[in-house]
Amino acid sequence: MSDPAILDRVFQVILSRKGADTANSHVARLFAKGRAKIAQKVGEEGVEAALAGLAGSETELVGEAADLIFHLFILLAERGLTPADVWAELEAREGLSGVAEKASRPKG
Ligand SMILES: N=c1c2ncn([C@@H]3O[C@H](COP(=O)(O)OP(=O)(O)OP(=O)(O)O)[C@@H](O)[C@H]3O)c2ncn1[C@@H]1O[C@H](COP(=O)(O)O)[C@@H](O)[C@H]1O
Repeated sequence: MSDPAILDRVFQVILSRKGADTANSHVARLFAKGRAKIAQKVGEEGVEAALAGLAGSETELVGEAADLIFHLFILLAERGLTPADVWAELEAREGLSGVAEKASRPKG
């Protein structure tokens, strides 16, 4: 089984790339291009992951899922957030059925 601590390590590398030399760093280049470009990348990777899930191989889906998580982490970092903020949100939702949550939404 792979080590989930890779998520923390990748995020720490992402943080270290803020303001770093863009010559050899994909992450530093994205930070330099700004939020709109990073958000665009997350959208593209999301679509690619969806398409891989629909019709790609298992290997393609795993690769696209990694691309999506990686670029989503860069977007969180750009906004001053961390994966821990997302984990806390998931914990807050733990045990709450998605069906029950949807039914509890105000009717609009
Ligand atoms: N996990 C990744 C990772 N996943 C994907 N990618 C890169 O993301 C890029 C996505 O390619 P695309 O063609 O979609 O995007 P693009 O080349 O920027 O082209 P445009 O969308 O701008 O047109 C590729 O260059 C991939 O290599 C990653 N680059 C880095 N990491 C991790 O981040 C660390 C730091 O990377 P650097 O900042 O590059 O040192 C690395 O050590 C890795 O651990």
